[in-house]
Amino acid sequence: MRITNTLTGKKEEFVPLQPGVVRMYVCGPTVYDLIHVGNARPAVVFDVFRRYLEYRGYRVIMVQNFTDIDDKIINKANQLGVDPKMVADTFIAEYWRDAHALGIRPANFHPRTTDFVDDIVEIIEKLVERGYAYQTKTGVYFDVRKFKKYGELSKKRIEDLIAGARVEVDETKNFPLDFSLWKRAKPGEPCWNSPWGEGRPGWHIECTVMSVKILGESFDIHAGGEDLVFPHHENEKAQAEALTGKIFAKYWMHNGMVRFLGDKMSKSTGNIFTVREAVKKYGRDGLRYMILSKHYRSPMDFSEDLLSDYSKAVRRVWEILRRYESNGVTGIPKRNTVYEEYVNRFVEALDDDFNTPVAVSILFELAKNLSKSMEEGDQENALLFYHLIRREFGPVLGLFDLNEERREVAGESLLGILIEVRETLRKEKRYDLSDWIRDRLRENGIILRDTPSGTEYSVE
Ligand SMILES: Nc1ncnc2c1ncn2[C@@H]1O[C@H](COP(=O)(O)OP(=O)(O)OP(=O)(O)O)[C@@H](O)[C@H]1O
Ligand SMILES: [Zn+2]
Repeated sequence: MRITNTLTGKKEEFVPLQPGVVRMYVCGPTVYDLIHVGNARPAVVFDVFRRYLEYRGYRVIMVQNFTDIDDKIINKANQLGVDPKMVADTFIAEYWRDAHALGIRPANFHPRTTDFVDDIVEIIEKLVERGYAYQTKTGVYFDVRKFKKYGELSKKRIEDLIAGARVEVDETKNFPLDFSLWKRAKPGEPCWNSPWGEGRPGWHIECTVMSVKILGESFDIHAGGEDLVFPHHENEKAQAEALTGKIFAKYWMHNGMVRFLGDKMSKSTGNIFTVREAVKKYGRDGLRYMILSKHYRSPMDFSEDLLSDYSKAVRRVWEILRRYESNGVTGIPKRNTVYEEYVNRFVEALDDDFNTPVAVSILFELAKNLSKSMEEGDQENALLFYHLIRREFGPVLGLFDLNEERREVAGESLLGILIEVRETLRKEKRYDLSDWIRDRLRENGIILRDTPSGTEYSVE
């Protein structure tokens, strides 16, 4: 399997540090707003990448953090007049709602920065002791000129970086590119104790600490959006390698940006289309199909029209699958040469720098073949194509996955049971309880309507 490693700029053979096991860290969201289609891209891409590694037989240990303390969270809390923790807790809960709706499997670990402050302080102390960091009135800074490989990941020379990049402004720093490890708190800001006074961690150190603590000093893959290469990942790498003297992450994978109305889709500029709206209007599979149809490293232009087209294409596949399910044969097909050929093509595509556009096109080709086999009454092939879509490749891509649907159906049948219980209660005139069920469901976005022919429901 080959993946493009941002560190070397080349497509490289993927060889994990420990045979059979892949340790992987993905930078997660700063939680002060709902996630948007841009944030959905790394979430979907690296979730599918992990599923594919598992399909290829690896055990994957995946970490995705939540940045739950940051200037943007503090600003939002001030705007709303609430505690920053309340903002973070709220948007972590909202993240789960959207991630679930989008069919993203949870990682093995979802650490939050504020749970790691003691570890962060301990590691900053070590960096200070070793001469890689220094203290000023405003906090503690990393001395980038001490770390000889600075710029290795983003392939930039220090001189060019100073000229071109957004750098943290602070007149107490020794050098413009030095970045903060610990920020002294201003009055009223949330803070923790440290040897350098009350304050909070800088953004970059949190990922270094959480990844090293959970995955070890060296691990296989560090991933995130391409907007993070500089400064975030360059800085994470500098801190970690200064600390341990070892290679931090062996492979760096970066997804291209989702653009909307010509610019990067981004919470801080407000140029966003939320995952919630996208899934509600166009369905989970439509959005997943749109994301997976582009190679993960290419930029992607988002528009509602485009998403609507992807959603329609997905619906056509569902129609074919439903047609098969209403009278097709169930069971497991023979693993014949056609089966093997499809598996080879699927694996070949994804082994080649995770080429999901080709993998997804195989799924659509299979749907077309399924439709044709049904028309021709070729049951053996129909079963084979159906099986490949729903049981073999669908679960890897998180599209048309039979098991996922079973879970959704379970939710639906539970709702049916609740409606029956409520009807019984109403017949017995126990309106307090029947109304309570209706109100609780409404709070969760499920609206019941009592009609002469029974109770119907709709989901908001
Ligand atoms: N437009 C985008 N396209 C693709 N990936 C993105 C996009 N915006 C953010 N990401 C990725 O989403 C993840 C979460 O990032 P983050 O919460 O910083 O998003 P953001 O919307 O850019 O927020 P902010 O505007 O506050 O920086 C990161 O891996 C980041 O690289
Ligand atoms: Zn990070």
